[in-house]
Amino acid sequence: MTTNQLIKQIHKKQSFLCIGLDVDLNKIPKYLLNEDDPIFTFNKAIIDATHHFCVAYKPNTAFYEAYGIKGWQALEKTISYLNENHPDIYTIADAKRGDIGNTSTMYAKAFFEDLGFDSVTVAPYMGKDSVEPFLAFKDKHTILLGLTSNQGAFDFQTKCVDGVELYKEVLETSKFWNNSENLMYVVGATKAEFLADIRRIIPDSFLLVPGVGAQGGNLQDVCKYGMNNSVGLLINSSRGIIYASQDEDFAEAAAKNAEVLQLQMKAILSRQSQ
Ligand SMILES: O=c1ccn([C@@H]2O[C@H](COP(=O)(O)O)[C@@H](O)[C@H]2O)c(=O)[nH]1
Repeated sequence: MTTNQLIKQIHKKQSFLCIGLDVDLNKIPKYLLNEDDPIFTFNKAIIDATHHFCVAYKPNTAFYEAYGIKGWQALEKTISYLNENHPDIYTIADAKRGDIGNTSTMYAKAFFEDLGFDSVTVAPYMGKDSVEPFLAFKDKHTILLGLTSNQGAFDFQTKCVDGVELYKEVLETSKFWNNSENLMYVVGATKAEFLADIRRIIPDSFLLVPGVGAQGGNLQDVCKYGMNNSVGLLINSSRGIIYASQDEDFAEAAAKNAEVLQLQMKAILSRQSQ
């Protein structure tokens, strides 16, 4: 999906919500464990109940890799289900990859060509030649870790190197890489106070913002400082939506929590357009 198509969907659905499909078999309703493929059954029910309220889904691949071949098959079935039934939904493989060039090309092929995701998250610290192989794919996005939502972001990302915070150096430098129009950036919702500075460096880029919900990030603060003229935000919530209930009503409960966020987004969008 192109950036313009994503922006169109945001306005059509009045939502910039991304739902994280981080499936933990210890947290899904127990009766689903009797199914052939409990992960896919859970995801399908969540997608069927919530797709009206969001524009994107983000499976974090760790939650699939942890279950070996069965987990990977469930990931494949989930992305195929989305691509076949909801081609208007944007998909993110949260895999945080990146390696020497030829290896990055293989990662990019795996997520863009074999699985058919619209985007993949990539760590920037191996530099330009580790990221450009992802950027070479037309109409696919590479979502570079900018300033992450966790406490450990302060260990390195905010440290100064030659007088510039490392995360700012990542944002600034990556703008000049080949095909940088295919870049988006991860910025944690828990780091809303950094967003004004971030927007000065990358005013037009889309930001994937995890950390609303379970991690305590605030939607209003993120929008106040992070929104641009094209909205420019995909706000992710995973546990706060998919584990709203661990009973038989899990999908309806997830839909309710997704709708709460979507209605807040709709109100923010209508204020923005006034
Ligand atoms: O800085 C980051 C980068 C990625 N994530 C991922 O987003 C989701 C957040 O899940 P919640 O349950 O809504 O907290 C998860 O997959 C993380 O690995 C992040 O949180 N922060």
